[in-house]
Amino acid sequence: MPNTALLQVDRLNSYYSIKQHQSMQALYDISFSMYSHQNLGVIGESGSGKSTLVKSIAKLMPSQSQQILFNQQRIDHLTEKQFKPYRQEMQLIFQDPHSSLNPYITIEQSMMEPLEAFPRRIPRSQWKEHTQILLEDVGLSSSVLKKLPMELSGGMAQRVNIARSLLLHPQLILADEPVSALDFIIQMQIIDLLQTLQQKHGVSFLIISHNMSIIKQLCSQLIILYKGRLVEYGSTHTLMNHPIHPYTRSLLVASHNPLMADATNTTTSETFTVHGESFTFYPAQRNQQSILKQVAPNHWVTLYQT
Ligand SMILES: Nc1ncnc2c1ncn2[C@@H]1O[C@H](COP(=O)(O)OP(=O)(O)OP(=O)(O)O)[C@@H](O)[C@H]1O
Repeated sequence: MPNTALLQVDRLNSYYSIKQHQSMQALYDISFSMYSHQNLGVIGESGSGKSTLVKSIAKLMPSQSQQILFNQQRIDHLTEKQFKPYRQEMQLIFQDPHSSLNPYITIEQSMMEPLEAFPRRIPRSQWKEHTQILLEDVGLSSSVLKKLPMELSGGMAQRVNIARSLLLHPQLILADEPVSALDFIIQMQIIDLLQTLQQKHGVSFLIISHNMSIIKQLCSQLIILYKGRLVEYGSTHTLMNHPIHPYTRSLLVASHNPLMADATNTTTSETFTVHGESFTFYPAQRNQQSILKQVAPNHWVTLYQT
């Protein structure tokens, strides 16, 4: 594994204001690193904090952390203005392909928006050619440029979003359920496309998904979130084949057998052993004190001391 992280998140805590003077904590002490040319998957049930994680990293919501480093530069304490240069390096793709595109402007106008926001990133004389090459890369002809988003299928609109996310040569793309709104066949095509684009453009993806097989295909590293906590993190292969945390194990059971989807809704505590030491997982408690412990070279697990 390379030594310097593309993204390093240390003890990230995120909150939503729910009423005046009242907030709800959505993420607790999340720590992880991801490296260039590597994809990181984030998996967890609904409400576990996956989207909050992406929004917090991209500074779309306020959060607190010990530090967040992007290419070894601290980005957590930056103002919106100071953070602007990093927005070109860190692009977002969302679940609903059409909601990311302004319905009233053509695809060409949508594609120009990022270039106009960062006009010095790509020489203006190359904008047209650059856009056309990227559309080709995602399997679209330049005839889509004159269309409105409503004239495109979900798969085509998501291809436009992917091309758009690559316009500024970002290093990191944060993709929040990028294929879950699409039909199965289109999902497979988009996943293949992401793989090809990663190789061609050298970009890294942080991908949120409910789907283990998508993560398995695309991501070498994996984070498992549960109720706002990172419960297990490390190599996808290790987590899928030798999970330690009871929640990871129940998630894997549920992913292999849809009839066992309730397996992740456990409310009883469970004791498990790491290197001969006994720990208990309390599924019902959000505020349980815990530590993230490294159990192998590329494997961390959140432990609750019994
Ligand atoms: N705008 C908001 N205001 C208040 N609470 C919120 C808001 N958005 C999310 N939450 C809460 O924060 C927690 C984490 O939500 P988040 O959307 O990050 O989960 P998720 O894992 O992405 O879920 P899903 O898979 O359903 O998208 C949940 O308890 C959710 O109810």
